[in-house]
Amino acid sequence: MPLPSSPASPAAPAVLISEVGPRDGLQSVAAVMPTAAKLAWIDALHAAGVREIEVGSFVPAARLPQMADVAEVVRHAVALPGWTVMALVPNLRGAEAALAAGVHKLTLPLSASEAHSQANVRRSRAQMLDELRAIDRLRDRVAPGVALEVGLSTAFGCTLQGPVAEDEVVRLAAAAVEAGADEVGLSDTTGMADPAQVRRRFRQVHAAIGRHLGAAHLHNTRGLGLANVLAALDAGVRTFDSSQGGLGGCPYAPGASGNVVTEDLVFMLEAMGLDTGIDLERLMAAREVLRAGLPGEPLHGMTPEAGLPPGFVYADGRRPAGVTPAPEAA
Ligand SMILES: CC(=O)SCCNC(=O)CCNC(=O)[C@H](O)C(C)(C)COP(=O)(O)OP(=O)(O)OC[C@H]1O[C@@H](n2cnc3c(N)ncnc32)[C@H](O)[C@@H]1OP(=O)(O)O
Ligand SMILES: CC(=O)CC(=O)O
Repeated sequence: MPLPSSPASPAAPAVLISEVGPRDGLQSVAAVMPTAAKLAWIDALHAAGVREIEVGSFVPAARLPQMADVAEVVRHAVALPGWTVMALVPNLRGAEAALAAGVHKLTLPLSASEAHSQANVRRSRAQMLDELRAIDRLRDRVAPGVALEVGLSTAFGCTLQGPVAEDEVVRLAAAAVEAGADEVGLSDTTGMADPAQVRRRFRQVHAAIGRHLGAAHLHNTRGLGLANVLAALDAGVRTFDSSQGGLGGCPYAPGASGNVVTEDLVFMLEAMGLDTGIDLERLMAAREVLRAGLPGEPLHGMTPEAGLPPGFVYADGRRPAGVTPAPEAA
């Protein structure tokens, strides 16, 4: 799909930002955010116009105590209208609990690298495909309206295994669709991707699975997060995972660090004329709610530091309430 030629283009395609902070962000910080603080943050993200959110993961609390309250968090989030609430599940047991809590969408991590699969879920990739088939059968039986996503972790390289072959990524994406995934996204778990690789890999996977192509989940470990977003946009991707304050990182992938910063991503896309539906000033307010819930935790992002530039206009033509129009527009 071509990008719009001007920021004001009325034909600007919608880009879906999938906020993963409450899951990917909170799994990566040592502190356990109190449930009330999580709910306040989620409410603030909803008020900012976020349309898809990953609110947690159904994993053993002994592994990730940050996620021990996930069922309560899901129940709260699904009561808010107009957005898709998703949760990560590593197995059938997690899927059963997530569906019982009322999620709209499940996401299963399937590692492209065998070494990361063993480190992350203590299962082989083949076993995870079996798990996916079992989750798909469960979903069909008890909640056929629930979407099932697979995120292909380490799709651009792995700090445990090293390079990950493109053919292997394409093979696993196709196998995941065959096993029941509605969408397959590609994840740069340890921030090893470059834009040329991102463009090529998404195009290859798109050629193999067509409409099942899902999100780009890009970590900013080497500062290439936004450049990689542009490359993925170029390859036709229209859903991007990102995390408020850039929090994130897999605890079972050495060297993993934060995601693309939602605030910077929304600013970039809106400035390019790509409607995200997100209000940046309310997103900044949500950032303060996050900061209050995680005192002392550094939050990343350039746009929150610099503020919106004079004359900034959203893709849909709105002006931010607190921004002075540029001289020529005044
Ligand atoms: C790239 C990323 O960022 S992905 C997200 C980050 N990574 C993760 O969240 C890691 C997820 N991994 C895991 O949770 C684990 O590796 C598992 C559950 C998938 C597998 O671990 P194993 O130890 O092999 O699990 P196993 O099936 O043997 O069960 C161990 C215990 O956990 C319990 N358990 C298993 N799955 C779950 C679950 N989804 N939720 C709660 N408890 C569970 C079992 O009942 C068992 O409990 P018991 O000891 O009281 O009998
Ligand atoms: C599940 C994820 O968090 C995706 C990844 O970074 O591999």
